[in-house]
Amino acid sequence: MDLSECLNLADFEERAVERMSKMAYEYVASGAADELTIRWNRQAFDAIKLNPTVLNGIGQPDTRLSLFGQELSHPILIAPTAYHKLMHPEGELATARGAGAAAAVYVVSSFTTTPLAEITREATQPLWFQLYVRDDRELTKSLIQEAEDRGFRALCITVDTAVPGVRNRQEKGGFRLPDDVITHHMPGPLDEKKPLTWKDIEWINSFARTPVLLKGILNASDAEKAIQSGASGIIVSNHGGRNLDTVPATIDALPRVADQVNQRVPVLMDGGIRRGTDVLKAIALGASAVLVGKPVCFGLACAGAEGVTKVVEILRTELEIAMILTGRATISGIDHSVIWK
Ligand SMILES: Cc1cc2nc3c(=O)[nH]c(=O)nc-3n(C[C@H](O)[C@H](O)[C@H](O)COP(=O)(O)O)c2cc1C
Ligand SMILES: CCCCC(=O)C(=O)O
Repeated sequence: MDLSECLNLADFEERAVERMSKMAYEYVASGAADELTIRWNRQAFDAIKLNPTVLNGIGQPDTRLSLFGQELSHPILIAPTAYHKLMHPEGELATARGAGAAAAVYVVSSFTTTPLAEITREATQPLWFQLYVRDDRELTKSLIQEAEDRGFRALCITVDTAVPGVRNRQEKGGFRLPDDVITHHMPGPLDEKKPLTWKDIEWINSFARTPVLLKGILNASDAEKAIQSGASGIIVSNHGGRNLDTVPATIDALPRVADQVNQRVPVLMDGGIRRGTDVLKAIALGASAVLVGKPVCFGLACAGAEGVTKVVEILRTELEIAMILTGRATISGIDHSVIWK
């Protein structure tokens, strides 16, 4: 399709609806239960106002940052999302190519429908791996080791999905994986009998060779436990509103977590990032970087790798404009004072 029609992230969703099967669209777009949290993720960003700075002399802002010793060109990461072959026939290979062209870290889902070996061959930017811990802990351990051996540079353990949420809309959409869409590294859907606990996090930390982040933390007390159990980083996330409905917007939870963590480890966030100003707000409120989920899926559905690239590039350009207009030359210069109080 003609990508010049897509000027912002909402344009991608509008066009993706027409290109995806109803089943796939409903899977991506839906949230848990009454979808209150998914709505709040957006409303909370919209309610935050920015404080501009005029005549500040900033021409081209510098979006680079260093995270876990990795040099990134910008703070916009691709969130782990499952089943990319539902969205585009080239699946995760297109996502990896698109991420490469946009200089973005791509966090590959455990539910990838392309083997890790093929994704690493296609990637030109760092890859991170998202882990679902399965009842079979030995399989889990060998999956972590495979990802490390293949050069994945960080491990994001998803901790907010002890059970998948009440996904009424997904079910009504008739969610079902076609027979030729295979999750090579996961033995079937999640239905774990042996719940993940803090002990498992300590166990993984005892042998992991890359930084371990916990994805799906929303409050200060869990953030403290994460640090105590050896996590190298925290991702404030409510799973894009897909798991427990009526938990708060992530941008509302972020400052409390950041306060508790007090710079001991990097805090990242995802949920509702749709504009460069959202990226700026998240960084101002304590995030080192952000991840983007649904818009990347829609970009992929619209135009494969090029769609993924354009989604990230739009956000990056919007972030640069927001930095200029708020007078921030660097990412580390984005502090609380960009928020209108
Ligand atoms: C279609 C879809 C699939 C997802 N699959 C996973 C997954 O496999 N593992 C995971 O940790 N999170 C998964 N997530 C959650 C995302 O990583 C992320 O937390 C969320 O999408 C961020 O919110 P946003 O979509 O508003 O950007 C998924 C989200 C979507 C929309
Ligand atoms: C329930 C796990 C499937 C992938 C996922 O995390 C999601 O659809 O949100």
